[in-house]
Amino acid sequence: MISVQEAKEILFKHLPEPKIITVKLEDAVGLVLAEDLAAPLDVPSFDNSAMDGYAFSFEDCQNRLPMVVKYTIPAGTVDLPELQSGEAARIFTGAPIPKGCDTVVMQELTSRKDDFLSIEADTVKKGDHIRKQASQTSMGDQVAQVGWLLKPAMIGFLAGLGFDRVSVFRPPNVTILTSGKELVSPGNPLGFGQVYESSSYTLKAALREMGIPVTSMPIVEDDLVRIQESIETALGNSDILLVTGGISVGDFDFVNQAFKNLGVEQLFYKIRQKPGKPLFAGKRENQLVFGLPGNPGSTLTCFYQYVKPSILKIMGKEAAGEKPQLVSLEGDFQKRLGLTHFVKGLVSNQEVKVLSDQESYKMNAFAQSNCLIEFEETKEMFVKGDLVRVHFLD
Ligand SMILES: Nc1nc2c(c(=O)[nH]1)N[C@H]1C(S)=C(S)[C@@H](COP(=O)(O)OP(=O)(O)OC[C@H]3O[C@@H](n4cnc5c(N)ncnc54)[C@H](O)[C@@H]3O)O[C@H]1N2
Ligand code: MOO
Repeated sequence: MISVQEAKEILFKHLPEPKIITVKLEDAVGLVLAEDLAAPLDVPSFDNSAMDGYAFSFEDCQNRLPMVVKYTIPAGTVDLPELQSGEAARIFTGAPIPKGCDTVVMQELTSRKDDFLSIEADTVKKGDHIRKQASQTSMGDQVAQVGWLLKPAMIGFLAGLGFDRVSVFRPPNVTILTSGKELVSPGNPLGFGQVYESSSYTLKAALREMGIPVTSMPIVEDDLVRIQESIETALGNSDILLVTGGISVGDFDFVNQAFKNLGVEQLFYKIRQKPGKPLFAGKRENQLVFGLPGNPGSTLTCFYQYVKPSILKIMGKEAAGEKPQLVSLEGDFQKRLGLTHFVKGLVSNQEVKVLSDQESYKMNAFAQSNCLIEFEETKEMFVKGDLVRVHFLD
């Protein structure tokens, strides 16, 4: 068996190559840019008014009051007049500044009688309320770089520069295959000896939260031929396959054998960790395959520790990967030497508490937790106040 650290090193060394696609800008939120972008134009692309008011020459306002309001210039005006000395133009926010004007006054600071405009000259400074061409961005400026996460403000910024498509790292397609004769989908009656299938719900939810396209296969019973057929079908159209259950050593655990028969190259099988000891990771060509241990708590722990960071890396979200934080432990905790323990915890008031009900068949503590605490392999006893590694789940 290998350590958590070794497993992660092996896995991250064998991740499929990221794929680059071009998407509509409106579909790019949450994705990572795969290209550097330079501004194709100045923004603003013309001098324009920041206020509803009047445009004029500052010098006239000092010497030639009242001025004559000769033109009206709404936003979107194309044919602009050229103002002569003593003339002003009614202008609105976003409208281009006509020739002969260098200043805008907001209408609240003016008085108007017929076409004559009066301004208190000392309320105005030269250049007021003019948004100059290129005052945000100049043509040719580098505005975004490979690796940047496209958040809503960045999407709007790029739209404002005229981009309608961008190149991004493609999110991998993930397929979930649940195995186990005892499993019944929620919504159906439960017979004796049966359990509701919950892990596909957990995994699908976690993947959807990440914006990953997910397909769920029908539950497959514990039969080598059936499992093999289902895995083969699932591999047909996925970049990452998650099989849950059937990966341990029981007489009805066929997933490992099925992987072998289908030519999946094993990266590792079994890790010195609890829960999730029988985790399997493998590759077939450019596809990544996980055999997630069936206990629902193990499945989700392995997802958070191994699958999610892999997906983030494939999507170019390197920086968003694994970053545990050190938090003070609220009480003592004892564990077995020789295994890393991932423990459901709750961080509040700068402390982390170990929740009860840690067994991997239970989901009640997981449902209440906001983090996994990683207690290292080489230590047995942790005491109140120790700084421990916390992986937040949000
Ligand atoms: N002799 C040994 N037995 C077991 C070992 C071991 O090392 N030696 N490891 C144990 C550990 S740890 C785990 S974890 C489990 C993993 O077993 P499998 O991956 O083969 O999973 P199953 O046997 O199919 O199921 C385990 C358990 O989880 C329930 N389950 C499975 N899938 C789902 C699902 N989609 N939704 C809800 N519940 C699910 C299933 O009913 C079983 O109760 O092996 C231990 N045994
Ligand atoms: O490791 Mo198993 O995942 O303990 O239940």
